[in-house]
Amino acid sequence: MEFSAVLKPDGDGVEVEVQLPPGVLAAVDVLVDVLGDDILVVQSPGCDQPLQVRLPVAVDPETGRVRFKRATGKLTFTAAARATAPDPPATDASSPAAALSHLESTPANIPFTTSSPPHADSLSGAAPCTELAGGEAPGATKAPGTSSPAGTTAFIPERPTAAAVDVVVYDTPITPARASFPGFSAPPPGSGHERGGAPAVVPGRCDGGASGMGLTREDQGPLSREDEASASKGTARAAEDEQVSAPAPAPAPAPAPATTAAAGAATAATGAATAATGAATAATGAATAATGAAAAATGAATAATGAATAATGAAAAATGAATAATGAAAAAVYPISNGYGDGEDGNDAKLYRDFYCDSPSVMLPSCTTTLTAPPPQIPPPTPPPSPPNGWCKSTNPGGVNPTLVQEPVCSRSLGDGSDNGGGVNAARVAAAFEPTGGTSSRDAGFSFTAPELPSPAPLPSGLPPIAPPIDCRYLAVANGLRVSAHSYTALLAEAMGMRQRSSAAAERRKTDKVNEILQKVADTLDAYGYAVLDNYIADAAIKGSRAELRVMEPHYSPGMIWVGKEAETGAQISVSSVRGDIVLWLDDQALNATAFVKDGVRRECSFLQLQQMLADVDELVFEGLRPRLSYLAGLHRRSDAMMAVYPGKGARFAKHVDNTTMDGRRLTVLTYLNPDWQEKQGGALRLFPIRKGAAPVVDVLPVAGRVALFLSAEVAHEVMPAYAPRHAVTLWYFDAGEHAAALTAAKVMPGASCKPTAQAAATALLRDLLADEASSGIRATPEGCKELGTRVAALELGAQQLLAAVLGLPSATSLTETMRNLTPESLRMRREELRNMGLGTQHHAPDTSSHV
Ligand SMILES: O=C(O)CCC(=O)C(=O)O
Ligand SMILES: [Fe+2]
Repeated sequence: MEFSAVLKPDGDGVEVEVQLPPGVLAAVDVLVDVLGDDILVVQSPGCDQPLQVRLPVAVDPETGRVRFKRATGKLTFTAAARATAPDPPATDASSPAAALSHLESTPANIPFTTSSPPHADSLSGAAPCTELAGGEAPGATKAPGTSSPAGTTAFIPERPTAAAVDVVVYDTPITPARASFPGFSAPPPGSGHERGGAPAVVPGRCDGGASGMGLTREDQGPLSREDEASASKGTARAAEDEQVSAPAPAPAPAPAPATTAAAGAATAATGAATAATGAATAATGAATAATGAAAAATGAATAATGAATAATGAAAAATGAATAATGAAAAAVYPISNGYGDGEDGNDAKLYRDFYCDSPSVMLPSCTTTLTAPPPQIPPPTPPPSPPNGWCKSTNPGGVNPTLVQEPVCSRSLGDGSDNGGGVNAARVAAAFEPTGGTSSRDAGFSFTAPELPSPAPLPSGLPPIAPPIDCRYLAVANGLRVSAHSYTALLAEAMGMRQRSSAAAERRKTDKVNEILQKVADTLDAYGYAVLDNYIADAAIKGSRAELRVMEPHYSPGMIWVGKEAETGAQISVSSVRGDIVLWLDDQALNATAFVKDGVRRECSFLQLQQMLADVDELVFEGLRPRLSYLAGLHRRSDAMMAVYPGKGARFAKHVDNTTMDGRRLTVLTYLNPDWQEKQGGALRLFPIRKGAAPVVDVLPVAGRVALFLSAEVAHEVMPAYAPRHAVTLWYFDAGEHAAALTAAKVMPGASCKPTAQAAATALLRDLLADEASSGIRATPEGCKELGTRVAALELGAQQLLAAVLGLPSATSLTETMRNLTPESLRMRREELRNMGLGTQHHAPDTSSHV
């Protein structure tokens, strides 16, 4: 086996290509795991060549990615090389060296070939980075012992690196294809999973097979011709997959290879049987993940013992291990995670194909994107002066409008008025479960009056006008590792001696790097009022979440504009010209639901991937940012998660500020779920930062894995018209003090309830008020004003109270008074103000500005 290694510039990694022996590549699938920092396991489940590749200690899992080029039979992976000295050779049992020797001493001499790795020195040197496109440039230095296939790109290292490459590739015996990893199956709905637990698993494929992935063709993005060809191959293999992914009863003991000593085989079989028992136990006790886990762990451990006892038959040990893995899999275990924050379920086929196969998009996006400021086409609106009658106050000095305390307004139209954190409360969710109930849809995302902004700090000098996006792939990997560390497979691997803990130094480096990135995010948010994080969510998690959400599509309902004075009170209206998305609110109860019912139709659901993603975002905010920014020190909880889909066709969300009334929301966090998003599809989040010295308009495309953060009370923003379905998750994080004050204010309001009829009447009037005059709107003429006055006077009291609250008037009486005295000019002015606030009909040409 041969390989070559080249160091990439910018410390971006070492690229290693491993030349596999001919003939071993047939029907190979690749799964990858970075175990600790040290061992990269490349598995080919059910196929020919499971490999374990040991990485040097200093390798950063950030770039521990693997490509598998079927066509050429090359395995390429990239691992970061460090400029620092490597850890001293580890001598303890947990070191990679120990792991290596363990593997080397595996009985029966698993055949392996170790090519002479390029020595660290061979990759070091002070030569500047030089890209050698298509071969070697004059003066290129090439590491001795490496071979760079023609046409590849080679680099000369810029600086010394002691870690460099230290690769050993093991060739394990070819394991019968399906015997190794049968029985991957989806966990029974509602079986309960710890975080990082085990969703459905179907081994990822390099051949485009997406069967059993829960992804529609549409989700997989456009196929190249090559893709198409391989996709059809994938279809051909779907039948096999069916078998493979059928729920496994107790898996059959592994067939003992002829070469295996009987004792070893028997012991391995015992291990397998025990694993099977574990699996059965797990299956039976699937309702409690803990039981399953325990059983699986027992099975794994016993299998490990079995494997160890099978000292005379490596193949038997391998079989035992595989069978143990099967046992674990039957307990809803994914076999090997890819270390990219996910890779744990069967929805990853395309991810694997994209990232690890011979695809142009094979390299993870390396955050070369830059934020660009489109021409400032839309100047920040200048609030018009308040008219004498005070209708629709545009400023709100006290934050919470004092009138709210004096005057009853509608409580939420659904729910019980209790603290729901700005999201869905239990009653709403319960409604969503009822046959006739729709999913709750309430937007805490829009408020009617202009904010009284604190004067923001100017941008510190020396910073660019646009906050550079921060590549958070490392964090995604760290998240993934954390998850995989809890996986049954990891337990199994540990039991098998294949998983080693990172050295203390490696752990320290990991922590340092995580801290460094988090600090960068905090500094950026602090300086600009917003931050853009790239690759924070792994693609697999994105795709998995999308797949989980697909079943919920019938439960989405039009996004509402929350026009009350408080996030907790007020009215909602749906005006698609203002807000064209459909939304689904998910609280914890919903996220743990096993099925939703609507119109008598029951839909099974599971949100494991989504939960994981939300947990990762929570961790970013609560653990990464809160301790670093005094402004966020009081964050105590977040809203329920709002899934939003802009269906395309120009759907948008007009410019607005999320928290204009001190409702408690301090940080808005958006996670985008749109693989392969193109600039021409529009849908950018347009930010209007207000820091002096900062670009006044910034567009952020909603690309998959990207997380945008901004201060809820400071940064006006809009969603530009989207011309393809655009998926996002919005979370709002609340400041404890501000939130409590807002809730108290809302709760002390007398008679804070409102009949649906009143809400409907108020909404209808608002709609007419906002509608284009030329159509059904109320005309700004004396007659129009008179009509408006009459209509308002005729409204039921509740509707008047609601409108008064929405429009910033102290009472129903003052509303009717104001309306009676309305002049065409003041009507025009108010309407204009409403439009400036983002309400009303607006026509947008497709966006032509530049994007991230
Ligand atoms: O999806 C986005 O990018 C922004 C959505 C938004 O502004 C909101 O829901 O309040
Ligand atoms: Fe918003």
